[in-house]
This record gives sequence, C-alpha cells and structure tokens, in this order.
Amino acid sequence: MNSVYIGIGSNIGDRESYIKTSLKRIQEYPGVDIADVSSLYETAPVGVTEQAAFLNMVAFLETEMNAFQLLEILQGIEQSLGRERDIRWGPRTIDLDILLYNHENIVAEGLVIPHPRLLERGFVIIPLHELSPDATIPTTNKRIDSYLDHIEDKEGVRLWKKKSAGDVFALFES
Ligand SMILES: Nc1ncnc2c1ncn2[C@@H]1O[C@H](COP(=O)(O)OP(=O)(O)OP(=O)(O)O)[C@@H](O)[C@H]1O
Ligand SMILES: Nc1nc2c(c(=O)[nH]1)N=C(CO)CN2
Repeated sequence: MNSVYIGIGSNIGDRESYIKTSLKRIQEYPGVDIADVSSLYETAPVGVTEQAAFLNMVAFLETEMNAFQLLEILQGIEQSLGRERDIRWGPRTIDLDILLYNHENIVAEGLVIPHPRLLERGFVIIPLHELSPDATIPTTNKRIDSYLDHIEDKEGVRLWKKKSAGDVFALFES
C-alpha cells in the first residue's frame, strides 16, 4: 500500500462543495482510500494575485495505484468538475496536486514528486504540517516543520473550517 499526500484547492463558485465532491469521487475509486484530511483553510492567491481567495486543504490517501495512475484519476476528476486549463496559476474550480508519494523522488514528463512548488507554499505547508508534522521531504530529508518558518505567504493562510472528529466528510457537515 502506498502513502500519498495530495493538495486540493478551489477558488471559483461554491469552493467547499467542489472540494467535497472531489473527495467523494476519489473515495469512489476502488484501490484508493482517503485515510485522513486536514482542516480547510482560506488562502490569499499566490502567483497570480488578482483573483479570488482559495480554499485549500491536504488529504492523506492510501492506494494501490502507482503515481502515474493516480495522476490520471485526479486529472479526470478535475475535468469532471469543470476545470479548464487556460491560465497558469489562474482561477480554478478544483486543483488536485500530488505532493508526496511514499518517500519517492519522481522526475518524469508530466509528473514531478515531491511537487516542485510544495516547499514555498504556505497554503500547502500549513495544512500538510497539521496533518503530518513528522513527515519528511525526500529531496532534502528535512521535517515539514522546518519549512514553516520560511514561508512567505503565511499571513495569507487562515483557518476556515476546523477538522472535526469522525470521518473525513464530517468536516463538511457543519
Ligand atoms: N506532482 C504533481 N501533481 C500534479 N500535477 C503535476 C505534478 N507534477 C507535474 N504535474 C503536471 O503539471 C501539469 C500542470 O498542472 P496544473 O495545471 O494543475 O498546474 P497549476 O496548478 O497551474 O500550477 P502548479 O503546478 O504550480 O500547481 C499537469 O498537467 C501535470 O502533468
Ligand atoms: N492561495 C492559493 N494560491 C494559488 C493556488 C492555491 O491552491 N492556493 N494554486 C495555484 C496554482 O496551482 C496558484 N495560486
């Protein structure tokens, strides 16, 4: 079984509903289990700053899929939720990125893991640290908490909905 962290983001329409639906679609796949999720955070846009605020979270998956199969599934779910790829770093109904896959380094056409911009993004590091403070980054062998002090967009990341006890989807019930 493989341990995977994915980053989820949305800044168009009913952001929470897009995120919930994407998690449901992931869970529906045989061979993929959502084992845990972070809280939801509202985050100021990074990169292209003239766009609406995002909701971001991180989910921990256990899966039999290899990283390429998983990417294909995630891209299919992005498309099914109306994701259009026109502006890099621009607005999107749903963005699903593979952050970490086991402790592997993968550099291939169309897939780089750890995600290349993971370490500089507060909207990723903060929820990832909440979910797994002991995680280490394979490329540097450093713990995730050592990156917390160095992120520039920290002020732009605020708790939106705290993770609740109970199952993954309990977060969306309140
Ligand atoms: N770890 C990864 N997870 C998801 N996609 C990846 C990864 N590594 C490379 N990619 C590739 O990145 C391409 C662009 O992805 P996407 O459109 O989501 O980029 P973006 O969200 O605009 O920017 P960013 O990559 O900075 O988050 C995808 O087609 C995919 O093949
Ligand atoms: N706050 C925030 N900013 C972003 C995000 C995101 O998910 N959250 N995703 C981007 C493209 O990957 C670009 N900028």
